[in-house]
Amino acid sequence: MITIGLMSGTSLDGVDAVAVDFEANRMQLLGRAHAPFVPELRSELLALALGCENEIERMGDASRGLAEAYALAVERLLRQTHLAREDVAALGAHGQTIRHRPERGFTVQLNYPALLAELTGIDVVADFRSRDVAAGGEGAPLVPAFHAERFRTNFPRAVLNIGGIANATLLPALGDATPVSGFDTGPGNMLLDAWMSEAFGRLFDEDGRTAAEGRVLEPLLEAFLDEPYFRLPPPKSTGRERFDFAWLEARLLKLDPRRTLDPRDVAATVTELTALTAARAILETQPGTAEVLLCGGGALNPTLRTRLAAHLPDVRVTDTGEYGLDPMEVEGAAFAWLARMFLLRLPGNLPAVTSARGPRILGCWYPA
Ligand SMILES: Nc1ncnc2c1ncn2[C@@H]1O[C@H](COP(=O)(O)OP(=O)(O)OP(=O)(O)O)[C@@H](O)[C@H]1O
Ligand SMILES: CC(=O)N[C@H]1[C@@H]2OC[C@@H](O2)[C@@H](O)[C@@H]1O[C@H](C)C(=O)O
Repeated sequence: MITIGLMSGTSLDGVDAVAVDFEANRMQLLGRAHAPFVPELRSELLALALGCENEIERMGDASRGLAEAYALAVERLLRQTHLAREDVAALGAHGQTIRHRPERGFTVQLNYPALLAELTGIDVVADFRSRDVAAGGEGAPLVPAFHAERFRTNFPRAVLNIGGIANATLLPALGDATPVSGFDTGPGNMLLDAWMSEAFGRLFDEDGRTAAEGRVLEPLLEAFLDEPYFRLPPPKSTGRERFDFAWLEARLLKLDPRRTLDPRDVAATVTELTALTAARAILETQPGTAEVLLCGGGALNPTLRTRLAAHLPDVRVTDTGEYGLDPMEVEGAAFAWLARMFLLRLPGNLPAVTSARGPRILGCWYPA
């Protein structure tokens, strides 16, 4: 069975489409395509995520733009892989998270799966998170079940996805009865991206160059670490509701009301925060972790990788590419896998991760 996963994450950089063949002995990656969001769509999605005027009309318009970007990514992928649409059993379309409030019993992924089915002529599976939340779960992270299927081995490993938010999956050695666990460790690239935009007018810190020129400001780091989320025990998940630019600005203003800090030092400190909180979370939850596999855009940031390795001294730090899955393909492949799980009517969540009342079939089907 071939399915395509479509993931547009909290970074709002665009959508990744990943085609996976599950008939082969191991799941085989057939290709990846990307469609960036045009700046107007990006800023609308950001406004909706933060809360804005006239939300219903704007959600309607943004959902159309989103389905068009998803369809463009699918068309690119079909062309590139020479797949016919009849070859694809379904698209697993995550949608765009614009609000995540599991503590209040809801999570909202903006999407327009009916339009996507119409534009592509392929069945769509969407709305993967709400059933888990309805069953009392966090609705996130959902990728740990896929990580376990693909990366669990005979020694304890962790997979660390560093997107806008960072999430870790702890994989005990095969045969160990300890359940797989996973949770959001806190900010991934989200605060760094926000700072790069504010201070340098750039979308992100390419190759970690800006942070590499700065030094970590200890008082600022301490102020960051005071955030209660880092002390919460799992299960836990978070998003832009907590770690937005306002979060960063509040702490910066308190420490540096006259804005005298070198912006490169702030970039270095924000990078350090991501590395330190993720490394601590892994070591505290699974102390014997022997290897950490990085994925997501943060895996492409050498400064962040160096800081992570410094905080994980006895752990081998590498990325999923070493095991055959490009770091930028992992989330898309996970949603291809989740679509397949839906088609097979198998549960996609791990209750030990999300704290849902039980395993649940995730998603909703829109035939072409
Ligand atoms: N060459 C690079 N150097 C440094 N950072 C990079 C590089 N390439 C990508 N990134 C970072 O990765 C981010 C995108 O990561 P990714 O696509 O994994 O996020 P996402 O899927 O949107 O987020 P999430 O996993 O939270 O849903 C960019 O916003 C940027 O911060
Ligand atoms: C609510 C939501 O969209 N959460 C995302 C986000 O991006 C990373 C982290 O926060 C993770 O919890 C989740 O995505 C991944 C794909 C997941 O569900 O596993």
